[in-house]
Amino acid sequence: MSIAVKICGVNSPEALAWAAEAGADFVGFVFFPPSPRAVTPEQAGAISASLAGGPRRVGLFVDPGDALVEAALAAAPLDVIQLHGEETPARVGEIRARFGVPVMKALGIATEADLAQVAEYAPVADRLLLDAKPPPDAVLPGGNAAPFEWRLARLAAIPKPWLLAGGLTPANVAEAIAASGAPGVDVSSGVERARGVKDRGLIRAFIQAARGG
Ligand SMILES: O=C(O)c1ccccc1NCC(=O)[C@H](O)[C@H](O)COP(=O)(O)O
Repeated sequence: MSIAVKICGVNSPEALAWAAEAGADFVGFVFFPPSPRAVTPEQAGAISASLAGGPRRVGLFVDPGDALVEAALAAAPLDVIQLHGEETPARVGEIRARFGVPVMKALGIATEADLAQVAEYAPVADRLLLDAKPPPDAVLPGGNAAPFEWRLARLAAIPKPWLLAGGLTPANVAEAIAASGAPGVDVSSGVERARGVKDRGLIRAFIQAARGG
């Protein structure tokens, strides 16, 4: 089975083209203004329209109000809504029902106890993303280039499609997949040449390494 790959924080037509040519399954648009990768709904719409087809478009939101999700969906076709904040299971279910778009819920993992979230969110989400829990003083709830202990993922029975994230790079992604058993991976910082700036060679190297070279 081919490993699914999501390139997150795509903020230019070039980055979208590089992800597509390298064979990414998903690209993420970050609708969170404090992020160095943030895009507006209009920018995401223009980037998305620069390439017909290609990777599925994921809109990443952090505790969004309905108006932001509505504006993003009006400007850019989104195949998946990623929720990366402190949304409750009820709110995840509400967003899924209201917008009729599959939802991926990000779960912050630092210890085995954090895996309890899998059972809470699996019934209301279409996909899960196991990401490193951000440090308490972090400005961003994700995209921090920080890994968690990958083997922890094997301790949870995850009944939905899921991606592993957090500090992945071309150099460590194969080991991360082997340790965690992940069927897919998500990366942002590890394919950037500077914070918020994607790199064509790193995207290609990451996807090759994830899929066994
Ligand atoms: O990437 C961001 O700037 C971001 C901001 C706010 C919430 C989530 C964010 N990224 C989430 C992702 O999907 C990242 O790919 C994931 O956290 C891994 O990031 P990294 O460790 O930088 O590869």
